[in-house]
Amino acid sequence: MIEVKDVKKKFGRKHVLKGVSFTANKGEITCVIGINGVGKTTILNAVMNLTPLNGGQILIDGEKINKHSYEKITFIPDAITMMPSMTIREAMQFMDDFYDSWNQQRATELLGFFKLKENEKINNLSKGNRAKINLLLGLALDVDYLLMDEPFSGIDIFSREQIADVFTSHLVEDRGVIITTHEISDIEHLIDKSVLLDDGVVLKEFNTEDMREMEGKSIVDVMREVYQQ
Ligand SMILES: Nc1ncnc2c1ncn2[C@@H]1O[C@H](COP(=O)(O)OP(=O)(O)OP(=O)(O)O)[C@@H](O)[C@H]1O
Repeated sequence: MIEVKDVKKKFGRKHVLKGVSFTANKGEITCVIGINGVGKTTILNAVMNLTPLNGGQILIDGEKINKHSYEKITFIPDAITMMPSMTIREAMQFMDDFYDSWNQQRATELLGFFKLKENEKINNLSKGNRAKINLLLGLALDVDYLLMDEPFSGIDIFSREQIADVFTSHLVEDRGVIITTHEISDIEHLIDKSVLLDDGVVLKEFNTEDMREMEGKSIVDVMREVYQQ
């Protein structure tokens, strides 16, 4: 489990995170939801220990993040900034050389699933196909937790559906996934847990299915209630 506990982060005088707490479990997709600039990427950076905190702590399976944590967790940033000048094959080779946890079989499976060719240069791919490569490079690592920043942003409906299919397939299985979004409607069915963020705090954290079953509300219904107060 990833535990985000009372995390505070300032940039200069700006308090971006004012005490954010939530948990993300293995085997679930947790979605951090909020408008542009609310601090979603900052939270993912904090989980990865890529930005110093001004308070609070983050635990991964009960331990403070340390150099061994990177064997358990991967961050897939938004729009491909990784390895643009490489071909897909070179990028996969790079990952294989760099990470012990690289799973070539899964990478090949994903490549086939997305109908992409190894000799294509990442720079020349469309935005949607770059997003798929991002996903491939992350999912082919045998890690327990995967963080993805806006994996569906700017992606056409067909690519979205393909990416969504991967999330619900054996390729994700029992991993813990945290994704961020400011636009939930098309991906609502994928989300196990929602974390609604506003003005530096979590306004509400809930299990999506429980909410649907017990209160008859979708994530969008809850967002309307919470954000319009
Ligand atoms: N390195 C930095 N230096 C100064 N301010 C920063 C830095 N990184 C982020 N910020 C500010 O922190 C706030 C939160 O940024 P963040 O990127 O986490 O938001 P976000 O919710 O991911 O936004 P978006 O949906 O647009 O991706 C923004 O106001 C941003 O300008």
